[in-house]
Amino acid sequence: MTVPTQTEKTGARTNEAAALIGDARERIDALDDRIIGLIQERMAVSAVIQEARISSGGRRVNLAREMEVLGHYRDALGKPGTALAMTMLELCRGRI
Ligand SMILES: C=C(O[C@@H]1C=C(C(=O)O)C=C[C@H]1O)C(=O)O
Repeated sequence: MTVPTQTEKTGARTNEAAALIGDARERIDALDDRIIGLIQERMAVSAVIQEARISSGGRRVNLAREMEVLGHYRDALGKPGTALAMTMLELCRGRI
């Protein structure tokens, strides 16, 4: 097997576009690493809240608060923001 060229890897038709895409993809990979780190940090903070509530005799899930979180994401990102927030909530408190 031959090594794919930059234009093949990026789908670009010129070397100039392939170089731009390659650089921008590196920035996206770095942003994704930061986003994943922030999600992991959010999961840890969310777990502290859930454990405190459960230890006090309460329930893991607080739907009123989840509605606030969903609204926050929807206001910032539109309808797909709601879907993103639902996935994030599932990561933070498991499936309900
Ligand atoms: C973290 C909390 O507990 C749960 C997890 C939430 C979250 O990760 O944002 C929101 C509501 C709760 O279902 C909370 O009540 O704030």
